[in-house]
Amino acid sequence: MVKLSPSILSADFRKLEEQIRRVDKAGAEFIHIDVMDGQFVPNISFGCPILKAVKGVTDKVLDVHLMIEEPDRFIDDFIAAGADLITIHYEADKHIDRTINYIKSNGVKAGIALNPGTPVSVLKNLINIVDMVLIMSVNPGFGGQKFIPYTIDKLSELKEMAEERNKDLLIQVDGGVGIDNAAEIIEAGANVLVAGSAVFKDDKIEENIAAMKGVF
Ligand SMILES: O=C(CO)[C@H](O)[C@H](O)COP(=O)(O)O
Ligand SMILES: [Fe+2]
Repeated sequence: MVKLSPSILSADFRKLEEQIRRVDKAGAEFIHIDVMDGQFVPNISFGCPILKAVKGVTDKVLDVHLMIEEPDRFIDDFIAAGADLITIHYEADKHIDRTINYIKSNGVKAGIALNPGTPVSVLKNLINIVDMVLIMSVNPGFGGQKFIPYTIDKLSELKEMAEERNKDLLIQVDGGVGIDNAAEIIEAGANVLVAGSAVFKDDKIEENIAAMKGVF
């Protein structure tokens, strides 16, 4: 079954609680939390205090996408704040095996994210130790960017690798996802779709989620 993970990066922060409740009620399975440090990506978003606040209003899976350098420094903090699934970037951690195992040893699900330019082949020895792989379909740092078409091939390649080595793998895609390309993305292999602007657009959260789920 395909899951939807609305990214609160595109939410209206003046009414974050209301918008989280609406996303929850409209049937999103995960809530995607984009953490940016101004180092790994050229933007700063938010951190643990927002995660804690979101945890207080929903029981949905809190899907934390860490776009930060040396994420191992902050794993304890994000676990304490309520993360259910923590995804770190392959490009940001010299000791990714250690950090992934550390996350899992705390009973939290772990994922690896790949920037568009990082090949799927780097996962050869990691795919069977993670719960999720996130294929970035834009260069990370900002919401509202255009989907990069060649990342479709990366999804197919990852799906093939997962069929051999990790049948339960969650395959997440993030960046520029909307009703126009969701079908093709799912067909290629994704089973968790992140969507920011497509969900929060025009404050029509219910209609936008229904339209997206209509494609699944
Ligand atoms: O990780 C991200 C950006 O780095 C966001 O999750 C992503 O861009 C979602 O926004 P949109 O659906 O508007 O592209
Ligand atoms: Fe993200």
